[in-house]
Amino acid sequence: MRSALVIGTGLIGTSVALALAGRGVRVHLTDRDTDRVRTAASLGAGTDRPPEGPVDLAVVAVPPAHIPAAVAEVQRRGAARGCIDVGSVKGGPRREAEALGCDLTTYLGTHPMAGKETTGPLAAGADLFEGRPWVLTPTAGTDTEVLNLALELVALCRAVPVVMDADAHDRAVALVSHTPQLVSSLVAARLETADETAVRLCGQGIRDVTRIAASDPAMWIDILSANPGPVADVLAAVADDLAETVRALRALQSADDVKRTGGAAGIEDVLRRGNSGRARVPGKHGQAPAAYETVAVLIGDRPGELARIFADAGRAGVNIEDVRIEHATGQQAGHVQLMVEPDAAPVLAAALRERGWAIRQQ
Ligand SMILES: NC(=O)c1ccc[n+]([C@@H]2O[C@H](COP(=O)([O-])OP(=O)(O)OC[C@H]3O[C@@H](n4cnc5c(N)ncnc54)[C@H](O)[C@@H]3O)[C@@H](O)[C@H]2O)c1
Ligand SMILES: O=C(O)C(=O)C[C@]1(C(=O)O)C=C[C@@H](O)C=C1
Repeated sequence: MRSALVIGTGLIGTSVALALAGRGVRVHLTDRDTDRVRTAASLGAGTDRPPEGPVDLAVVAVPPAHIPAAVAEVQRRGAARGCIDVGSVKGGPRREAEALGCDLTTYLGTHPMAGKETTGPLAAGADLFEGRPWVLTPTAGTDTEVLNLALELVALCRAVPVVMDADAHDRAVALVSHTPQLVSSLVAARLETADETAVRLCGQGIRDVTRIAASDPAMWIDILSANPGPVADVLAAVADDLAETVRALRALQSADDVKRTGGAAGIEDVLRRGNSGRARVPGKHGQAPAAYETVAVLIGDRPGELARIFADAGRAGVNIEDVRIEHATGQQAGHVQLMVEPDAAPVLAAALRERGWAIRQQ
């Protein structure tokens, strides 16, 4: 691919553009908000000048409700040989594009399974998609050249292509993305009016569960409006489990031994099912989840601390597989949790202790 046109220079569009521009593709940028185009261009994502002729591939990276019209506009102007979108929902936008008279042979719906809770070009990064699944939804009628261009784009973004039917994709993301977003928001919403004394105790558990509750409501209203049925089906099943869990907890409050035993069994059931579900979540780069060991190190809240600890781990010859930071409430310090292969954990802990780091016993 020699040239591309990215329409919508927010988080996803700018990340795609950065990856393509970094690998030698000439990228043209456009957005209805010209400030965002200027920001993306200044980050090195491409040029704000329009292409002189048709580009190889147009990438529509606007909210789902605007995708069909944007695809129709690309085709009406003859702006590209092929056109893909990167929206989080695939069935509805495709049907709307068809209703608008779009040529479905040169348009292909796609979805990178990577993102962030923050939007806009400043949150973008060329490495956002590395090792992540990127869904493509071709049909028998999809032009082979356009499918190949889309596959090339996925490869340039170092993502992993996954071919799926559009409606099957929408049911899958209802389960693995859209319902988790709502459940995260529902848990975080309990904090809205909670007492400050409770909120001060927030630890890593609630931070993990509520990270995506910081997402942009406007974007998510758009996504959920395009996939309401499948999400409602999954959430209804969650609601059934919640009702059972509440019943089990009430039974645990009972003075009756038999009821308490039943309550404990109900809670154990949900926790064990959670363990099995969690064990199925793929690990880094889509591999099976790895059993890493954590080395927790106390760091000061000062510039350069993380760089120093990573450099010391590198000197010890240890590869850090994953990392998390746990901030200590009200203190200028926190714990950085370095996840490493089990064999490497004692080596890393010893090397870091030797260099003066305080290691927390797990
Ligand atoms: N945020 C994520 O985690 C994520 C992940 C994968 C896919 N997606 C999908 O990617 C798309 C973009 O999401 P984002 O997170 O980059 O959002 P964003 O808000 O960061 O960017 C969207 C951009 O589109 C522009 N825009 C809106 N309507 C337009 C139009 N009609 N013409 C031109 N520009 C227009 C906006 O000005 C904005 O700059 C959405 O379809 C979303 O469903 C998002
Ligand atoms: O990790 C995040 O913050 C995301 O929001 C990413 C996420 C997801 O649910 O996995 C969100 C929506 C997108 O359509 C794709 C990716």
